[in-house]
Amino acid sequence: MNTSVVALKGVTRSFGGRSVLRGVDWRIGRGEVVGLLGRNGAGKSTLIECMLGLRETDAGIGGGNGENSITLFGEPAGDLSAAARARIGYVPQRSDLFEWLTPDQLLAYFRTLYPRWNDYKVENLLARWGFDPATRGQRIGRLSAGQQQRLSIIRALAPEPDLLVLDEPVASLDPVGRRDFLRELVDDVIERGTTVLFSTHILSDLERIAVDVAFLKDGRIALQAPLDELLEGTRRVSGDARALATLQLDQELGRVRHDNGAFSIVARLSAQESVRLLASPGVRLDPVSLEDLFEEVTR
Ligand SMILES: Nc1ncnc2c1ncn2[C@@H]1O[C@H](COP(=O)(O)OP(=O)(O)OP(=O)(O)O)[C@@H](O)[C@H]1O
Repeated sequence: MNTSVVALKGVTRSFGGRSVLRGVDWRIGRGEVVGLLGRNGAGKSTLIECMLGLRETDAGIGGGNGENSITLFGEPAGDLSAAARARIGYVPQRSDLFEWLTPDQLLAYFRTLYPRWNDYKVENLLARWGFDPATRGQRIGRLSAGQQQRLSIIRALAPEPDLLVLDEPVASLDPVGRRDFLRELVDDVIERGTTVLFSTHILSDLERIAVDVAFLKDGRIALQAPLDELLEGTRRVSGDARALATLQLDQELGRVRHDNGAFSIVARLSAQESVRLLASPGVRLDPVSLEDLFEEVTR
């Protein structure tokens, strides 16, 4: 059975009368790796922070009860046990490291707070990610944004969390750093069955790892599916304008009217629909990229 590590029901959050989350229903199962996508300001950070009980929802910390609820490992997010808390690793969008400490001091401090701490992993990552003795002894406030982000990731991975939540973890990383990070993430998932949720704007990274993608749009999870399945089953349908104008597809994701009056429709197609469309004169089916999908779903 695939038990939910994260479960949200009817989660809402407004700022000054403006609704950002509008009743988010969402489940993330054990061992799933989910990339959370959405345009700037869609509410990804708000959703992540509400989910972790770090920010109030309209119903309070942890989403309230009954109709509006958030649970992590089956416990209410607003009232998590210390044991459940220790199972969660979080890398926020903005560095929350104590800037006056050195990396070594910071890691030594956090080591005391967790029941589990993988020293081998920490040393290995520090060495691989460019933390030489001088860098390890320097004040964190003086490190570059990318070095701070790497340290934040190492700190989150060290206690071997069962749920890892990362808010744009690679935004400040160079391409090599991003690749190393993704490799580490994949290894962790394979070795330990870690459940991972991360938000990102770098779509090419998602295409390199087997993930589910979830799109946040208009305050709800508009679509979630395994990325390969989504790309495999989605097509841009174009061609004869009259034929397409009246075309009804079960899972239309977006429809664009071009300057010349022609249409193109992006839709998830069943096998029967594909066969039917391919047999229609003047209709073309083309594959779409994740970028196309992002544009259509979040339009
Ligand atoms: N404390 C706050 N007060 C008022 N509005 C806020 C506050 N925090 C967030 N918002 C608003 O909520 C919306 C969602 O913000 P959020 O940071 O969650 O988006 P995001 O999807 O993470 O964006 P990005 O991709 O740019 O990081 C934005 O319009 C933002 O201005």
